[in-house]
Amino acid sequence: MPSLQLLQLTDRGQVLLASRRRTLDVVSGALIAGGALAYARSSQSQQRRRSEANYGSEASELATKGDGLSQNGRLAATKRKKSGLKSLHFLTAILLKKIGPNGTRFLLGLVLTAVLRTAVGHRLAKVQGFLFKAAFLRRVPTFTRLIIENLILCFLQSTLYQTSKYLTGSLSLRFKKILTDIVDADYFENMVYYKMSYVDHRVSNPEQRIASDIPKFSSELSELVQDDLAAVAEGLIYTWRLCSYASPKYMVWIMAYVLVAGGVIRKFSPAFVKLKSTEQQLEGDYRQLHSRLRHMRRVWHFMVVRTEKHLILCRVVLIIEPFFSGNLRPDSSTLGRAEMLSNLRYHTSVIISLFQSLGILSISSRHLNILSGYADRIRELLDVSRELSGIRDKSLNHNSPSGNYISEANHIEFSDVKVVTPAGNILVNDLTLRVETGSNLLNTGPNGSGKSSLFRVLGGLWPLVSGHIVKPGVGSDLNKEIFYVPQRPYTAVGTLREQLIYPLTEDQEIESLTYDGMVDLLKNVDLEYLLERYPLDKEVNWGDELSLGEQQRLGMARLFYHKPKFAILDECTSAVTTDMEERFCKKVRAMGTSCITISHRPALVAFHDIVLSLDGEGGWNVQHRREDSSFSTEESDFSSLETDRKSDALTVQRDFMRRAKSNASLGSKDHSYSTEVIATSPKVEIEHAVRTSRVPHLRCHPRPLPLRVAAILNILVCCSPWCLSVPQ
Ligand SMILES: Nc1ncnc2c1ncn2[C@@H]1O[C@H](COP(=O)(O)OP(=O)(O)OP(=O)(O)O)[C@@H](O)[C@H]1O
Repeated sequence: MPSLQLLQLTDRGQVLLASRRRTLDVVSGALIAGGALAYARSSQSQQRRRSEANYGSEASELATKGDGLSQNGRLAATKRKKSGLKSLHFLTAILLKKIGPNGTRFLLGLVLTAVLRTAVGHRLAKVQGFLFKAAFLRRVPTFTRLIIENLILCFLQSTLYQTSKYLTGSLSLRFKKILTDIVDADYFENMVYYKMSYVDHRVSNPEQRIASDIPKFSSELSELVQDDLAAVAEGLIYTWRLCSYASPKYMVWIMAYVLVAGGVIRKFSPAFVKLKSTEQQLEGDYRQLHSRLRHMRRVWHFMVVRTEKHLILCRVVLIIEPFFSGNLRPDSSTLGRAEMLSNLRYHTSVIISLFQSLGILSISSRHLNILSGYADRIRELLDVSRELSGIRDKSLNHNSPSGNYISEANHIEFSDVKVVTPAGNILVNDLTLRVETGSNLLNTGPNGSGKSSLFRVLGGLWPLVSGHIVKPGVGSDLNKEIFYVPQRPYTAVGTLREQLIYPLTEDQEIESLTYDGMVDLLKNVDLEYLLERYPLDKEVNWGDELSLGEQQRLGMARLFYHKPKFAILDECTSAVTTDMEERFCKKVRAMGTSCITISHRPALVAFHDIVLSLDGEGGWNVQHRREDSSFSTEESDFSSLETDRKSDALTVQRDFMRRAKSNASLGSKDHSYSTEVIATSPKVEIEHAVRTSRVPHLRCHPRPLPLRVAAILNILVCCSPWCLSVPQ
């Protein structure tokens, strides 16, 4: 009986190999054909399961709609799969293009480690066969040498394994960086992140796709590359080895086994692609439902494992077959038996490695499908981001057939502008309004009437569906000319200095903010004590450590740093003291910034010369203050009272005007804001007076004793808690 391990070295082995070359060609052809057949079968069965799963939940609907619909479902599933593969192709093309020298090195490193691992694995199989033979023949020196070689090979194998893991991880990181950079470039451009989540609802959970889908796609792809490279290398070398000593019939059996076992496993496997995409969806939406899905997967996994256990028996039969069929039958000599033992060990390693590599290759299609699911979600995100980041450019097109566009000027002007929510509700109809530099606009109206939304359109967050807007700073950074101060300003984790220059970052600053500059900015809003409390380089989560009022003051301080032409103050002083509010308004005016204030406080009318009132149903009213402090009015259908909302809006507007008129009649054009606030405060002293009037006062002149006792009793009764709690 020949020694399999030395087959290629002996004359007989070489003759045997030459005679089997044709067989090798045939078997390679069979392998390729078998692989293609397995892939086609897997595609078909995946497709069938997908369409079944899609329609399983709608079984009752299906029953009524009949076969036509199920055919449509299959078509849709096929389309989805095709689009998934197209997306995968699209992303891999991008990755290959941008992989760079480092990525190429990682890829080449993976190829090299795959070849070396196979070579070392093969040598190890040989050595272990020889070990058995040496032990059987009791050749101690040979055995010792082989044990040492075995140890070295094991060490090499584990080093190569770790190296390939490291290279796979590095490649995955490279893929992740490339994809994240591409997605971020569009996602953070032109406020796409806002538009995608709040305006355009085509992409669900965009941030989950960036933070979770991209890393998973990158690691799955790099692992697939590594596994397949190793499987191809092992598959080739072990097929070649097997062909050198086994009959073609034997190879056909092995291929048949791989196909049948693969088919059985696939049949009992769940639809991983669908489960994966559902898992991603649920991860973003409902954690509770996701845990139920995991439970389902465990059940399926158990079934698959049980099936595989039965198939192992077939594997054992296949391994020992050549020893029964004649090629590897032992002769009765001691050497013959030792050869047999050695051959059995080696042959087992060859078969197991071959099975493993063929198995990995046969389930590659499943991995590809899972990858396609991720790729589809990432590509959708990329496409929508790209489209949305171009919206502003489109709206800047002066020749737009719809006639709505935004153009550059030194003032802000709305001409026939419609404000429409992403859900399609009209909030403001054909608004026409001009705010010159230096004048101040107060925007008021009931809750949800569209006060903030008007400025979402101005800022380009919501699309301009009709009309024309003129504003400063078109095409440049929005914050430079028109600065938005919200009710709850965003406070990034960082230093105090970073909070003051936000949204600029240190590398974007044109003029660096000095310590003295910081002191001045903070003094404007009475926050200079923060400089003592926090060292300059301390990174703080300001949102957690400051009160809402302090956060609002910090937001106001930013305004003095940026010095914009227009400041949109969206209820930004709601949590600060009235004194602070007054000083802030005065300082902003003194700085030469025009305020566009969104507020419910009628007292603020004193600081503005235009009042825009919205009713939330499309109606609007603009009042301009004249020289004599009276107001002239322009309006749409604001006063045609039909609904409670309009009446609510009119009440707010009348209140504003009443206070404006009373100020004018007092002749206090430049009156104190505090006086205004006190004038608008509820008259608590009246109630107090009513209550105290019930308590009789002691008179100064002495009265007769019985009368004094009666008076004291009266006081005691009236001051008792019971008496005080009786409603007036
Ligand atoms: N992303 C969105 N998708 C759909 N509708 C929205 C969206 N954002 C806001 N809306 C709706 O637009 C309407 C106007 O909202 P807006 O924030 O402009 O109100 P507001 O007048 O500023 O209210 P408040 O005084 O309460 O601040 C509301 O009814 C709101 O539900």
